[in-house]
Amino acid sequence: MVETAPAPGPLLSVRDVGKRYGARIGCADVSFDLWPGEVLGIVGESGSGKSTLLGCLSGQLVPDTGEVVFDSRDRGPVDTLRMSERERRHLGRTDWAFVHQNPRDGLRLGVSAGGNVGERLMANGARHYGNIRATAQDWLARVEIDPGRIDDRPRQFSGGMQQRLQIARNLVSGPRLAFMDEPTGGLDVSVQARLLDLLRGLVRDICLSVVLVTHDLAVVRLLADRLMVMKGGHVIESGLTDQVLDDPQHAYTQLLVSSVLQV
Ligand SMILES: Nc1ncnc2c1ncn2[C@@H]1O[C@H](COP(=O)(O)OP(=O)(O)OP(=O)(O)O)[C@@H](O)[C@H]1O
Repeated sequence: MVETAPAPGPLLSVRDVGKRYGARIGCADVSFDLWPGEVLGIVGESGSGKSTLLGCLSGQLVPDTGEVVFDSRDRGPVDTLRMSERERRHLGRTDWAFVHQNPRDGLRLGVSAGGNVGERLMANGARHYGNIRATAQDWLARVEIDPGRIDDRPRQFSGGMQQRLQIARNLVSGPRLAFMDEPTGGLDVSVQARLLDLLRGLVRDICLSVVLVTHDLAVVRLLADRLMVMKGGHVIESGLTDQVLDDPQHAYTQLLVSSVLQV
């Protein structure tokens, strides 16, 4: 008899996640599976619950209800809401990455570019200075920063360069899942386009899964395989990105799409 390997399960499995702020709904009844290498976009107007959901998924907020199971490299599926702070920190520097909208929230401003990238390698046990520096240089080049600027501080970089440095710092250790909160927000349009192209290439190269929050439909069109549309804390429509954007079913999604087309 030929033995076949078990089919891989979802990387992230989210069931009935909900969070309230007093009487106000942050997000409610959110369920989805995220598969290895898949990019899931979460869109919706301001206050629709995107950041609350991202916080609940990434361990920055504690949801009131639900379950978030992540298929970790070390231990297989783990319930991330019930793990210890220490275990969550370990995930945060190995399997997970978080790209903030403002690169200053995700970088150490007092440390050189090379230090910012190398730090995550050292947190994972790398000790050989020459190797760490060579890997940092390689990653600076991958995010289109001149490796000759390895000793510059983030403050000496432009906003777009800082964002690319934050991406290098996050991806250097080969995470499997990245949470991204408006990664191109706050940048001007031509810088955004280049960053999106770069991100798309990197995500494919390292088979990264991404949960991407944005209010920008052009960003999800380019990056996301699948889309969830949120309103009032609830997911009101989901599906393949092109399907949802080209043939929106919910009146709110239709409005969202048509308001962009009119711009
Ligand atoms: N710390 C908080 N305390 C009280 N209410 C909050 C808090 N954070 C969010 N909310 C409320 O929860 C709801 C969802 O907010 P959330 O920030 O998740 O939306 P969002 O879609 O990320 O918005 P934006 O695009 O403006 O960041 C809103 O009604 C908001 O007022």
